[in-house]
Amino acid sequence: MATLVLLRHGESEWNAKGLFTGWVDVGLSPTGETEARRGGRLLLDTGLRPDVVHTSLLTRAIQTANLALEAAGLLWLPVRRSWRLNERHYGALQGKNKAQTREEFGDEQFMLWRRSYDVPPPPIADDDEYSQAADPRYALLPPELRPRTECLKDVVQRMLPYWYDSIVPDLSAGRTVLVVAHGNSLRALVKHLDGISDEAIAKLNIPTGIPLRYELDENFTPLVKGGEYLDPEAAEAAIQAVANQGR
Ligand SMILES: O=C(O)[C@@H](CO)OP(=O)(O)O
Repeated sequence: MATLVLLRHGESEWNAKGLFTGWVDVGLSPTGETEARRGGRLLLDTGLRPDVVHTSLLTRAIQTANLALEAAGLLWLPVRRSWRLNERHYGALQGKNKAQTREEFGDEQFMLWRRSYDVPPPPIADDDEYSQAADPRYALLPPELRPRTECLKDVVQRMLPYWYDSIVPDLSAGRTVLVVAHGNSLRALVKHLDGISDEAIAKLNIPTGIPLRYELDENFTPLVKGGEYLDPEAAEAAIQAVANQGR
């Protein structure tokens, strides 16, 4: 049996403003910092002690991991980072207001872009102010791997190699693993773990800053489908808030 803990970063500055974020590297809002510390305290109070941490390359996930680990007295833990855990690249929607986008394009198109499994938003232009074409953290990535937009299916495809090559070996070695990532990269991982269909995943939302614990069997299948949030009541309210964004 292995223990996996998933943590979505705390509220970001752009979550607070209602903007599509994707790969744009915004920091945590003051609320997000508080959420991250609460996430760390929940780990401590539950007696859950990760042995290793994996984060994306984005500041909001890195800050969340640092604040949570500090609150749990675990800043010394080894941490590995990968672009494969990044948020879904939101293409030309990056930097756009969610409510305005919904008004301009209608509910159906808005939900297709936001939650359909295989419809990506239009690609972002390299000279767009919110493009990552010149971002040095991706400079060594082969050009064909650097997205200009992604749907959730694309995220599953680029996230799974990291799951199999980096996270599963840690779990196999008996380590409790903490993954600090993003709404849509974690939806991709949960879809894989729980075997959620392409249709049903549209309804799944992940709240910010609340650890989600999975106990996995020897095939890395969850013993409890959906895992268990360390604060289920807070998670329920926050999940609704994510679902209602743009309304
Ligand atoms: O803007 C984003 O990058 C994501 C996560 O904050 O938003 P959504 O929940 O709409 O996919």
